Amino acid sequence: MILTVTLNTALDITYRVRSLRPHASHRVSEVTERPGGKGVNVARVLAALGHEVTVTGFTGGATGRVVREKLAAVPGVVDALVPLAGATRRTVAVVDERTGDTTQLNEPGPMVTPGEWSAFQEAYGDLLAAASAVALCGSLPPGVPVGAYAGLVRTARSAGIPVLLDTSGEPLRRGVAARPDIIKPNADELAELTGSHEPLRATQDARRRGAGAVVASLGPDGLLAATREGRWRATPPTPVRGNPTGAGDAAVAGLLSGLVEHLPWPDRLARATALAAATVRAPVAGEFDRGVYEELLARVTVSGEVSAA
Ligand SMILES: O=P(O)(O)OC[C@H]1O[C@](O)(CO)[C@@H](O)[C@H]1O
Repeated sequence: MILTVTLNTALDITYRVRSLRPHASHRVSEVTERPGGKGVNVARVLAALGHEVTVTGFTGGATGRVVREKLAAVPGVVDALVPLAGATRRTVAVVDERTGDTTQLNEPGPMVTPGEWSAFQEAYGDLLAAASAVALCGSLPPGVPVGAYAGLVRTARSAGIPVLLDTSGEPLRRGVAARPDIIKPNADELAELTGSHEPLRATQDARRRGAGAVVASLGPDGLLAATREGRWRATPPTPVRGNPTGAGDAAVAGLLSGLVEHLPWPDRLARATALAAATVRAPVAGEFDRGVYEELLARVTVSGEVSAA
């Protein structure tokens, strides 16, 4: 199975409003609640692609119970979440129906005690024994050490399991130094990591810092990848409009599924780009329509070069 780790799970709430304006009171026309946090979204897409997937991380309190109930209703996803005394956070995405723009509000998450962190690390070690690949996704909740992902990357690597890291800031910087197989930063996260706002240079710099492969998500411009085997750019067929929430997570699912299926890099990148674009197109954040995905996949362009080395 593929293992996804979400230390800061969330109940993702999406509000639709006619027009979002600061200082104004709004009537919400529609509310959607889904189990979330980046690794949970990755797992949902992997399961939809037909992969066996297990989710771990922390959940607790009343919101945690809702997350687990909703997760139990997702076919193909096994719940191996570790209980927490604190309550799982909520994230709120407000969609402006007039412009289609989304405003995201992410709570920091509950405090994790040293005992809970040790319990998680033990569970993670056990789960790795049955994993073909692992994704470490999202922010760290308070109390979890900033070097947590670096430690989890090292544990996976010593178990011989390929590991993808998708986080930001200092946890990403330290995690990269532990040499994950793949990282998937967005343009801002990559610039923060490397100090360079030039994506081509920044992806190469991030590889020098320790990442085996760097796949940068560039929003509507698709993906830019620097790997041991070569460098590629994958572009969706037409500028895709819609709600980008969860698009990066869909791209991670595409990369991971391609990795365990031993697809060549251009095919992995095409799949990841089409999944991300299909997610943006879907009316509900983080979901995608299979037909739209397949139609986009046939029209994604991947250009690049294979390294001589
Ligand atoms: O852990 P964070 O970086 O705060 O990201 C979590 C959030 O991002 C999303 O996964 C979208 O990528 C939401 O589902 C929401 O839970």
